[in-house]
Amino acid sequence: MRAPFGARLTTAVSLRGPLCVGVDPHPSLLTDWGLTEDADGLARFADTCVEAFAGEIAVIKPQSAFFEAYGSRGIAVLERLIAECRAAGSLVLLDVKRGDVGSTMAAYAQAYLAEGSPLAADAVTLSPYLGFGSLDPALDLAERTGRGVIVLALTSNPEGASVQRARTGDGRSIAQSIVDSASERNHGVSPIGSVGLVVGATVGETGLDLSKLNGTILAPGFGAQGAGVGDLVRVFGDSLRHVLPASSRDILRHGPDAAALRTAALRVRDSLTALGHGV
Ligand SMILES: O=C(O)c1cc(=O)[nH]c(=O)n1[C@@H]1O[C@H](COP(=O)(O)O)[C@@H](O)[C@H]1O
Repeated sequence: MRAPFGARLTTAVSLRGPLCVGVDPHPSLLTDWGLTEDADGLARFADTCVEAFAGEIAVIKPQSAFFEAYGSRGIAVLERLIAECRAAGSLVLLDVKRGDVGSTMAAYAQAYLAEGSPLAADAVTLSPYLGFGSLDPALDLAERTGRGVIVLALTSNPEGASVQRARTGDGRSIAQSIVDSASERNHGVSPIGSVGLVVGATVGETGLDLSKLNGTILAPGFGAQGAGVGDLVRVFGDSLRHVLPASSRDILRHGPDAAALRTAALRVRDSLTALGHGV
């Protein structure tokens, strides 16, 4: 039985630093890397990412849509990427942003979090906007298999605010209600719980009380979407030590040379380590 995701993440960040590298094979990146825009190009892109990041970077986050776009051959590339990154010692956070009615959510949970499933990762991204409770089948299965979930709270895109900062009947923002539900799940777990949240590095003043979360805060928007180290400090303040910044294009643009990609990722990682934080 593997250790819980929260414990494994804490170890990974202490060994390899607080960075999540996104593997987002945009068609334009395949072209920039001199690859064909098909499943063969995708496979070569994935192999280069494994060579560059696997075992070096704490968390690797493949974005599923860019693989799904190539159908079954793309999914096969994703399966192999997940397996190879995990075998090399990196944690894999599969970015699928799933959220569905509870009975269907159970099927998604089986696909991404069950022991032996071909697409099982160490953690997945989930959307709670069908109600946080609809995610229970995934949270329960993740707990049973030592895996994790990262739930969207305040996303990095400007459109998210109209829903996520809206107020619930009791006056809290919807995002705060997500934070509070995640905090309940993580309560009392050491070193941290296995339910993380997404709070974009681009969101400015969060208006959130994250002090009871006891879980990781994935911060995409760092890099290509404009947020830098200064934004992390401003946005997260005292919660910074729980923040795991995520960057995709700003690192991937250094390809196709695997050594150049690794150097770029480690440079970003070191700038984050210098902030003195880590889950
Ligand atoms: O869940 C995510 O990963 C995510 C949440 C969010 O609020 N914003 C966000 O950009 N992401 C993902 O993070 C990655 C950001 O990519 P870059 O902008 O290239 O660094 C993409 O795969 C997005 O889908």
